[in-house]
Amino acid sequence: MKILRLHYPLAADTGYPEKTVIAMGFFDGFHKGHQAVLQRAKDEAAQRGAKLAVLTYDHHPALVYKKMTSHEKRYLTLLDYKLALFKKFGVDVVLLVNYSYLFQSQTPSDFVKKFLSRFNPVAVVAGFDHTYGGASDDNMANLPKYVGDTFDVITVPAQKSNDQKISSTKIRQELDNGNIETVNKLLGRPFQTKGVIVHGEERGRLLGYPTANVEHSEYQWLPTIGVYVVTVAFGGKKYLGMASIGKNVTFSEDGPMTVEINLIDFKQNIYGEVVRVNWLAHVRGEIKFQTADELIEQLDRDEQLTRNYLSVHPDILD
Ligand SMILES: Cc1cc2nc3c(=O)[nH]c(=O)nc-3n(C[C@H](O)[C@H](O)[C@H](O)COP(=O)(O)O)c2cc1C
Ligand SMILES: Nc1ncnc2c1ncn2[C@@H]1O[C@H](COP(=O)(O)OP(=O)(O)O)[C@@H](O)[C@H]1O
Repeated sequence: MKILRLHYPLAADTGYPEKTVIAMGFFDGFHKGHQAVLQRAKDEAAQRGAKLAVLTYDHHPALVYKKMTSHEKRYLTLLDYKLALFKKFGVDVVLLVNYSYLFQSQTPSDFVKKFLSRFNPVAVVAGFDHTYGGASDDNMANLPKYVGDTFDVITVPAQKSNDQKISSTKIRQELDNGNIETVNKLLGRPFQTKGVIVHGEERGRLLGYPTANVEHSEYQWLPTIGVYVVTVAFGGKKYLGMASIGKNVTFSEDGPMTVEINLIDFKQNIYGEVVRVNWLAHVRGEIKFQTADELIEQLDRDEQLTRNYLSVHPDILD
């Protein structure tokens, strides 16, 4: 998969020589709605003997038009994971635009003539509500006016789940509500994050439940505080685990939020490993226990539940 990093206005020699079908969108989450857009583009590309291209952006377009909070600035899928998902899907070329005020401000006519046309589209494909800039007429319904008969404009209707549009916003809300099973249904795969194992307070081993503390990017959207069944992948292997996102309220009044994972039937030093966590099921909220022993009893029950989850879903370690 080729990645073209683009800055607007495009340099004179920027372009792509082969015929393309271009799927357009920010695609944060790469959920089932996004996948429907890419699937349509993939089918069109195959029929027309064209390359499958994706036009996407390096950061949230909203950065350009508002002051975003640090909560809003996070992503469901960080860029390197999103690119890996595109590659797995069979994308040939990614048009990765540095989303800037100048890009956002281009007229629809310039978007067609000075941008899209450089990449040889035979068709562009996007969701029904896609907009690429800030103008009021920069939507899919208006695009054919500016395209004429140079290429086709294909709009994919809303993909729904329980009569509701599948959207990145909906998935963020479900993560904030602890509904990881719903999230995974809307994604069509487990919600995945990546981090490095760092040192914690070295308390876990005293409880009989050592925990690998996963440090994530500050830009990663995480599930809400609570306990989850997870799998953790590193070094070409996958392990079963129980994860706690929280402030360790049993031991501290106002500690930092950490992601800690006890790996089941595992005993190795894994500080410094870069791991991928698949978030599979919500077990419970975080509890402030009166004693460490009560926490340990709860951890015993969490472990049992986690083992049961694996016996019902043996394919999670594939
Ligand atoms: C599955 C799991 C569930 C947990 N649940 C709670 C909890 O309900 N309340 C709490 O205060 N800490 C909870 N913890 C966090 C422990 O307090 C924490 O792992 C321990 O303090 C070790 O921290 P350390 O890695 O910094 O040594 C949980 C940890 C795990 C792995
Ligand atoms: N079953 C296990 N699950 C997670 N980490 C384990 C396990 N067994 C050993 N470890 C190791 O022990 C460390 C966690 O021990 P812990 O006492 O919780 O210390 P820390 O507070 O530094 O995380 C992990 O980072 C890992 O290197």
